[in-house]
Amino acid sequence: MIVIIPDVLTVDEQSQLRLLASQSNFVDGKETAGFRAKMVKNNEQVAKDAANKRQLQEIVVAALNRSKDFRRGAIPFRIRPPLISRYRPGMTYGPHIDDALMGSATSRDRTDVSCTVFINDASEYEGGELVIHSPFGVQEVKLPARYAVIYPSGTLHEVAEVTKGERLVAVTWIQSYVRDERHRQFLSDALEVRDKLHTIDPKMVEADTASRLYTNLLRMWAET
Ligand SMILES: O=C(O)CCC(=O)C(=O)O
Ligand SMILES: [Fe+2]
Repeated sequence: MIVIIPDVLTVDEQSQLRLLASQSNFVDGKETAGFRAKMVKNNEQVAKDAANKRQLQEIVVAALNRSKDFRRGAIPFRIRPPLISRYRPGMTYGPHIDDALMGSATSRDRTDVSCTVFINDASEYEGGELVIHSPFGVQEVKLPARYAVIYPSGTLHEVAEVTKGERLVAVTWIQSYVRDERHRQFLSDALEVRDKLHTIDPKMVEADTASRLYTNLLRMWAET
């Protein structure tokens, strides 16, 4: 399930992120790439020890946590500290699979959902599409500023070369309460039905049935 989420960042958060990023030291993105991804990763990201890094990460995580669509799609248990990545002309991130486990040896998270938050606007660069190779074909994602996309971490994906301008994004990974993407889809469907029935008539008994379905499926599948 690939979910596009509009307006994850407020206008104010977006300008704060841009300002903080412009004051930050960027380094070669290979530093944080896994075994094979290193070979194809050619971008830059805010340095590990950059003074602004924590603040950038906090803004992105708070925005994601606030978004109802994000919570529905990802059912987040833990969100990894985001990377702030920049692609300038000639930069690209070739086809790769994100690492299954991320973090230090003493505290690793499983990555179930990958997420890109678009800090600047698609009109500010050429190229730079996030290309997701899903089982149903290839999907190219290039979104307006403040939008986000989430997709299953098990999918091969790449970032096409930026040929003009600059692409600025935050990238993060989520360990979901529900590890199986099909189960997350079923839960999202059940919620959609529950909400629709509730809107039609809050007293409708089928709204309770849909609610019971959602809640008990979540109880059955949730793991911590
Ligand atoms: O920049 C993006 O949209 C995704 C980058 C990516 O695939 C990664 O950092 O693992
Ligand atoms: Fe990736």
